[in-house]
Amino acid sequence: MMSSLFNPSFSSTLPNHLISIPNNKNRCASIVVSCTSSTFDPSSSHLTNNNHSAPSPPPPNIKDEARRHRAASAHDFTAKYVPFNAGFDSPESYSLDEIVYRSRSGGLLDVQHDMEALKRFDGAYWRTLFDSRVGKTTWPYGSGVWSKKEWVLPEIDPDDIVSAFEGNSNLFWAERFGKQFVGMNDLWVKHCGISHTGSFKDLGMTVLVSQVNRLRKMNRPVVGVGCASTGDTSAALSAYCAAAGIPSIVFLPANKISTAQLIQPVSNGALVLSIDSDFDGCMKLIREITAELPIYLANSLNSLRLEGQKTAAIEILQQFNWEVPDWVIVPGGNLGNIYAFYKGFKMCKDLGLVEKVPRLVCAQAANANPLYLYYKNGWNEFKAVKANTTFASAIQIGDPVSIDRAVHALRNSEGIVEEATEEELMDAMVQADSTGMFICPHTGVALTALIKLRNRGVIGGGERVVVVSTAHGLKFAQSKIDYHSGAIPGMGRFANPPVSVKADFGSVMDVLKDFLHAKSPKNNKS
Ligand SMILES: Cc1ncc(COP(=O)(O)O)c(C=O)c1O
Ligand SMILES: N[C@@H](CCOP(=O)(O)O)C(=O)O
Repeated sequence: MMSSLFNPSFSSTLPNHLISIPNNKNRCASIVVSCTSSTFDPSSSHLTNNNHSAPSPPPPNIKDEARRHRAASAHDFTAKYVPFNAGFDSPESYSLDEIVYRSRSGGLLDVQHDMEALKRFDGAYWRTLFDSRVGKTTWPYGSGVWSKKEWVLPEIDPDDIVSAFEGNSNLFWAERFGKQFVGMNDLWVKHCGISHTGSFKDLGMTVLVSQVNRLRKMNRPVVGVGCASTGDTSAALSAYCAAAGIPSIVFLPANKISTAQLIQPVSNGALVLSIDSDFDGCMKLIREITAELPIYLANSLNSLRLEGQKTAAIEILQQFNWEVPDWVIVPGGNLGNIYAFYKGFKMCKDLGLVEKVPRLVCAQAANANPLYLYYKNGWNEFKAVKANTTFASAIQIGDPVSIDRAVHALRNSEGIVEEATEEELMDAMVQADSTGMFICPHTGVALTALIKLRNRGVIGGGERVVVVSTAHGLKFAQSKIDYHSGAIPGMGRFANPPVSVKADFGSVMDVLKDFLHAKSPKNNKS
């Protein structure tokens, strides 16, 4: 495989620039000259040249390999921005190479794909194509997002993609939690947080930062990329920007995000502004700033993000061998993700990969529940709320930018909105952890919704349910420490604090005897 790049017959079939080594123009030039004029020594797979001091060229990397195959994957799929919910004949549209976040009327935008072009291939074709790319290192398809490139950013050059091979996350069969706590045997947790920066935001950020990379190469005025964040968007933004050498700026509500989240953009070299406000205040500021300065907006107001996030829905279908689950439960804050899931499922239905869309549930913390209140009120009048402190700190959002997207997703999927109190969400998280998971409080919110819907008989015991886990539990370790150590007033029903024991045999034996007695089958029914 390696020597093929230097094979003279291969090089004669490609323009010289296609065998360049990225980021090293000098070396690239010498290779091109050498390939056509020097002696090629196939046995050693490197060039024998006249300059003995020149280092031998590095072997081709996965991007070089991707360039070789580019002609074969050429297609004419396209996508553009249109006003959200505009329909296919909208007179208002924008190229994805334009820097635009809102429609002329100030509404949300959506990325609209050329569905007629995609429909030239049937559902079986797409299923087979997507399945063929899983688990490989082929650039860029080794990523769970870019394995669906034709449905994400069809026109981007693979060379411009900034990817950590995100996605392809574990769909975990929650056997014990299902059986013990909700009487179910077909319960699954989609671990989107077991990911490069520890949350589902990687799925959207690879798309957004790749497009910024392309814009900068086109000399568009993008000096940096910025976001407001409750901790996960900022982590993903700063990591992907750092990988591409693009400056990032993050606006964080002071003292409202976890230490593990804060240290991520700090480590990745972002400009971190700790602002004396809440998320909604930071969001307002970043929108004003990005309207004034050549800083590209990375929050999910920017519909590019949702193109990456929707691939988690497609992945779930793929992981079930293209069978549609009955329910998918997603914790919601700024409300981009619930729409991204809907869009992923809907595209699969419209393009013939599956026959229906699952019912969606959006779960909110009761302390930050504007969507829940809107739903309860029959979608009559939306009112932003002042979000109160919650252990699910990443969804402490009172004025979600994607409210219209969320309502569309829920109305078109027979959706439901639920809420979780602080005690409910923490208990659910701790119970899930006790069955071998290590989830974040936001996933606790989603599990609470499941528990409530099971108790009310809305979700049946035999139904297939997927709970979306949005961040890694390690980012929220302090909330678990507080719970288990009894530091949270009124909470701790399921606490399992460490036992302090004297360093002598008898004391240790006493503790172990009590433990073994409590765990013996006749004393322990669980
Ligand atoms: C861990 C986590 N879960 C859930 C959410 C909610 O996602 P969304 O804002 O798209 O509703 C966020 C961010 O808002 C998050 O960081
Ligand atoms: N939880 C988010 C809040 C911002 O959401 P976004 O999807 O609009 O970027 C975060 O981690 O910042």
